[in-house]
Parts: sequence; structure tokens; C-alpha cells
Amino acid sequence: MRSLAKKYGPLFHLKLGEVDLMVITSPQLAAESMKTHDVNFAARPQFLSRKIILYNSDLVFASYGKHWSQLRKICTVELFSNKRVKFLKSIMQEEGHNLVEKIRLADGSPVNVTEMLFAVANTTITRAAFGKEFAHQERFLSTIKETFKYLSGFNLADLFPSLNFLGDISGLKSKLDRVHRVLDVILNEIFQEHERKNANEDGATKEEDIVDILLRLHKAGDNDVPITMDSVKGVILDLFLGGTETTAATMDWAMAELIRHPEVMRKAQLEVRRAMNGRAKIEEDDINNLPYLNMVIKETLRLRTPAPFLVPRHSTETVELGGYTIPAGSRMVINVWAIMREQNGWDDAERFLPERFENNQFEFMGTNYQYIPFGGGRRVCPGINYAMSSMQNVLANLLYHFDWKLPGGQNPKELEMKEVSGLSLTRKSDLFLIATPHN
Ligand code: HEM
Repeated sequence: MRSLAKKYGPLFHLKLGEVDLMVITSPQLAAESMKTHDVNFAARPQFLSRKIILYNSDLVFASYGKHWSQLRKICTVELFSNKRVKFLKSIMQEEGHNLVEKIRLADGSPVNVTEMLFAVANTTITRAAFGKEFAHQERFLSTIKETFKYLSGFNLADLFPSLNFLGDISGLKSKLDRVHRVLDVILNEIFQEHERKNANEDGATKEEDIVDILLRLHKAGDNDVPITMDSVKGVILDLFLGGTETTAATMDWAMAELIRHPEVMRKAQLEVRRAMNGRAKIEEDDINNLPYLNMVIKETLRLRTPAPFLVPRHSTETVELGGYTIPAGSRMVINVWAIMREQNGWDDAERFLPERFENNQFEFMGTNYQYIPFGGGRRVCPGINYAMSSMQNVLANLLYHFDWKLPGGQNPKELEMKEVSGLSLTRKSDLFLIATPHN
């Protein structure tokens, strides 16, 4: 896509089946589409996978309108509000601590860092959403993982949306139906268990998990748009789909870049070890006091962004963009992977250099369109604070408690860094490292 942009310019049109895909590859056009024409491009294209797996009722792929705005409000006001952040951070801290204990058990043999980071991202969201581990957790998480590959929108049925039968003959529909049935049964069991528990705990004051909150809103029925059980299920699945692979992949890339850049690793370790001053457990205040680690994460999100095309948008009306007419109904993606590596915009763009964020002129809220790993405009990622806190917490623990090296005396400069694109951009091969306890 970057090569095509070099040849055809920062806005080009691909005809993929019946779909008109507009690809944007410049900060100026990203700003035009997400600021000047934000409302027009605030819709999402509709995929078969969303209709089946996400109950046609989730937030990430919701059409722009009242239903979206209601779910979005719930997400920011109820699920990730400042009040809730304290509770979520306590879960993150416990899970960070559990991860350290698990790595200690490896006792010097190589650990699969990729797998562990995916596990910690999953367990943290699971606890935030469901309160604790539950029966069939493994089946649920592996089915969620399977759904990642169906949601990219690049399968035949989504490229020829008018040909309904393609979903059937390509076998996609039956796969989606199977995945949907598994997830639905497990979600229903989780809800029943919550209902039972809440009835028994009559009046007791306990911290609500995400299921409790959504069920309460569903029952209250006093929202502008009713929160149906399908929306409750859709939003829960969104949190897993939007919040696990993205954070896990970013942390995985960060560890790989730190191994390849020992001077950056040393600097980040020194920062957290100085801040901790020998204390055993990393607390919330320690995390807020690690500006260099923050720069490492920002640089990872620039160079190894997990959402290279953001999430696709859909043009509601015909508009002018960059001197071209974009017809209503076009699909639009922004190649942020390329924008965040543009030689014109970034010094030494291909180099991993956290210091470039020292002056802090790049924030995440999508106001500087040269740096938009979380998207921008009204559909900007609502999970930024959750994502940053959980990544800071896990990475601080890894850097504080262990020194890291590649197994078998491998040269860090030769570490394979191939990317593979699914729902998120992940490492092609798992990262194996040896951890030596620091204290
Ligand atoms: C490194 C971590 C993450 C990255 C890079 C990321 C990136 C993104 C991007 C690019 C979008 C689309 C924005 C747009 O269309 O302009 C998005 C949307 C979204 N993200 Fe994230 N995300 C991350 C973590 C999370 C987490 C932890 C959650 C929740 C637990 C989350 C929940 C969502 C939701 C619900 C949306 C849909 C918002 C809407 O359509 O209104 N994300 N994210």
C-alpha cells in the first residue's frame, strides 16, 4: 500500500470486488477526513462477520447514529470512567505481579514472551469484564482468537456484498455461525452466573465488573436507545477484539525492539529501578513516574503500530477530498503505518528512537495527524487510557524484575522482525527470551 501511494499519490482508489476502497497516506488528508469531514466518515462498512459474530449490535462496527452514540457514552462514562480506572488498575497490578511469578518459574530457560503477553492481556480483560476466571475460559479465548481472522473485511463475501450466496458457498457463513454459537453459549452461562451471584449477594457492596454494569443498564431500560442483550454481548466481545491483541502485540514489539537496542533497554531499566528504589511491588504512582518508558511505548506505537489501517470508515455522502470526489458508499482506510514512517515527517523515520518523543508534542487524541495510532475524530479509540496503563504496568514489571537476552547467544541485531497482518499487525514468529531475575 505504501508503494502504491508512492506511485499514485496520497489518495488512491482500489476497486476490490464491488468495493470502492479509498486509501489515504498523508497527515493532511487524514486530518481532512477525520476533522473537516468527520461526520461524513464516522460510519463503518458493514461486514458479514459483524452481523453474525457481533450480533449486528456492537460498538466498533456500529453505523454512525443513535445506537453508536449510546454505546460510546456507556464506554466512556461507565466502563472506562475515572472512577472505574482505580479498580481496573488494581487488576492490572495483580496480573503484572502474577506474570513476574510465572516468569520466575521458568528458572533461566527460554520463555515464550509473545504467548505470555497475549495471556496477560486476555486475563486482565477477562477479570475486568467477568470478574474472575470462569469455566470454559480457554475455549472462550481461543474462539475469540479465531474470530480475529474473520473481521478484517478482506474475504470474498465482504468484497461482493450484493452476492449474498458467497457467504454460503465460500464456507465463511458456516464458520461464523459455529464461532457465534460457541461464544453465545458461554456468554449466556456467564450472565446466568452473574444473576445468581447478584441475587445471593443482595445489597452487598462489591465492585461491579463490566457484565454487572451492562446488565444493570439493560434492566434499567431508561436509556435513549434501549440496551438490548445483543448490544451487551456485542460490546463485551468488542472489548476482547479491540483490547487484547492490540495491547499484547504492542508490548511484544516493544520487547523485541528493546532487545535489539540494548542502550534503550538499559535506560528504561535504570529509570524503573531508580524509581522503585528496591521496593518489591510496582504501584500505580510508580507507573505515573516513568516518562522514558512512556516514550518507548509511543515509539513502538509509531514504528510497529498494531492497527496499520486504523478501522475502516464508510463515506455516508459524496464529498470532495484532496481535490477528488469521493462517492457516497466508498470505504476509506488511512495507512497510518506509512504515515508514521514518512521520511518527510520524521527524522530517521525507520529508526527506533524513543527520544524523539522527549518534547512531548505528540499526544494520542488525534490532534496531530502525523501520529494517530489510536485513530482520530469522533471514532477515536475509547480504550487509550486502559491500553496505556496496562502496557506501562506490564512492561515496567518486566524491566524492573528481569534482565533479558536472546537464547543461544543469538545476535540481537539479527532478531527476525517480520510482520504478519490479521486484525492487528503482529510478529510473524514468537519472541523467545531468557529472563534473569534482577532482585
Ligand atoms: C495499543 C492498543 C490499542 C490500539 C493501537 C487501538 C487502536 C484503535 C483504533 C485505530 C481504533 C479505530 C479508530 C478510528 O476509527 O479512528 C480503535 C477503536 C476502538 N477501540 Fe482501540 N486500540 C487499542 C486498545 C483498545 C482497548 C484496550 C480497548 C478496550 C478495552 C479498545 C476499544 C476500542 C473500541 C470499542 C473502539 C471502537 C470505537 C468506535 O468505533 O467508536 N481499544 N482502537
